[in-house]
Amino acid sequence: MALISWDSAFRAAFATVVAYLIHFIIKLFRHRRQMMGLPGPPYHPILGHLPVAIEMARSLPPDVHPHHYWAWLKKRYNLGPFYYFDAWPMGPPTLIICEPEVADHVTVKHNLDKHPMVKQYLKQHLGTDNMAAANGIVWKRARTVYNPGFATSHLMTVIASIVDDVVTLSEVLGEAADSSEVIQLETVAMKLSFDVIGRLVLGVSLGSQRKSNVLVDAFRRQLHFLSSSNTWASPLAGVNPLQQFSIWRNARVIDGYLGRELDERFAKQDESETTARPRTIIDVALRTYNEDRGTTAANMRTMDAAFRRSAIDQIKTFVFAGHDTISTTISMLFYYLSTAPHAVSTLRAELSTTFPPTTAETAARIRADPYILNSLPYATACIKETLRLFPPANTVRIGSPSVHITDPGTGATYPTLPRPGTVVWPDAYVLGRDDAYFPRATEFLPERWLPESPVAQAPVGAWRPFERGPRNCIGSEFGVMEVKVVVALCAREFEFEAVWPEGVADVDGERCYQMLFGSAKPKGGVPGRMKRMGRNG
Ligand code: HEM
Repeated sequence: MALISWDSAFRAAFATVVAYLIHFIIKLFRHRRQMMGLPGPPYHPILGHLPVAIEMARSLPPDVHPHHYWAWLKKRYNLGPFYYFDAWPMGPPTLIICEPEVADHVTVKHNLDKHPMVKQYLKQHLGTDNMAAANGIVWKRARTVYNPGFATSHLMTVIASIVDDVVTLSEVLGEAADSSEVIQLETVAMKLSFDVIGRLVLGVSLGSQRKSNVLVDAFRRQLHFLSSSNTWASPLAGVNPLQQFSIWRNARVIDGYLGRELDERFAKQDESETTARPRTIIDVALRTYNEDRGTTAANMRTMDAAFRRSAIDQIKTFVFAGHDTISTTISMLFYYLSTAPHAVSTLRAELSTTFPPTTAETAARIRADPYILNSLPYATACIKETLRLFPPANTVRIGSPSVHITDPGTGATYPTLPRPGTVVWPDAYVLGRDDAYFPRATEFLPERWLPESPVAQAPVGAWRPFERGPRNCIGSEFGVMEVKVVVALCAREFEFEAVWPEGVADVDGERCYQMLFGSAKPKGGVPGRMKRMGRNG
């Protein structure tokens, strides 16, 4: 009896495996047939782009950000304005766009939805309602609620407190310069950007540049799990129980901290405050809550749980999106300046004609008139140039059956959703390094952004580090302003010198290549020494 049962069980298991294999083979042939003939690298009728993927993996360091994959493929196979890459079943098929008008077609004209992979990647860290991954009405509502928190007039009121944090940064850099120790500039900048985002979002000083802070520490631990975890690059990382436990524990600390801040602010508010101008992103959230629910005595006593959950998710999203990208930009800006002496002297000349000589006086000047930050064309050009060469973030959309793209050269039309789940990836990195749009593309040449540029100006949509269209970065203005304050207070006093460990890998000669770490982070954290400069050169 037992033998018959085992035999039946074996037959059933065998039949299941065979059925699964047949299903897989049918799916594979259908998949390859639909992807075949689309623009891209050489396509194998059965393996698709898997052989190309192997060649690519052998040519690049293992930890590179996908930006490097897309740039490598374009160069290796001399690809056109867009191309498809299909390594299924290792990952979803991807449509990479490297032409400004085609990129605008999918983000500005059609505003394709965020790919579900974004939510998959971020939900454990930022919650399911997070604005960066949400679509449809959830996204629209969140964007409408929080947009006023990022209006210029509001941001200018936050500048004075940002200046305090950047003064602390200049002291930290001064100590590093005096000790001549090798620092990871990105880590130093990250602490600053946490403190600054704390001011904008919570209205408090997190003080992480000088001492440890429970929120910042939990966020930083959490970031380690965003390196390649939960991505198609390491699908098994998502099921590691120890990792899952750590993520859960960090999320509890972060949610607890932000929840307490929210509750405290909620408890302190009275009716007069609800109509006052919101001062922080938390205030913006509470004002919306009060407007929606009405400020009756009962509503003022307890906060609706769903609202509280969603507000915490958005606040986490702002802290996450608002510290990481900026610390990368600050550290890479100092790095690029260290490679371009002409840019340093022009920048310092601009700062010296705009501001008084000392850091303290400059800080006072910005506090008194934050709008002076709008009178720094060369500093702005340096920031734009840094973001062109090193865009720290990107958008990942999903194709739609009703949206097609047209090759501007041939007029041929192609689908954005040749197969279910196709990723649509307008690539700011590939665009930013294309000589056709940015002559002398690998050079750090801030002059290209000035009216008297020595090279042809790029078409508007070629520069898209904040993406474009209705879902562009909500914090772009704030981000640029923060970096400008850093430049104004630190770029005359300090210069950076990169110091690399022996035998460090590079991509196209660049040792600060982009690696995936939540966003695109510079490999090695930009290691080097700070040096003090005389104020006049
Ligand atoms: C140099 C600094 C920054 C860069 C390069 C950057 C870049 C980006 C990019 C490329 C996107 C994706 C847009 C899309 O998917 O179409 C994005 C979205 C977003 N960013 Fe930023 N960002 C920066 C700073 C900030 C700051 C300071 C904040 C908040 C304080 C922020 C909050 C967000 C949010 C909430 C989204 C999602 C917007 C939406 O889906 O509607 N970012 N950012």
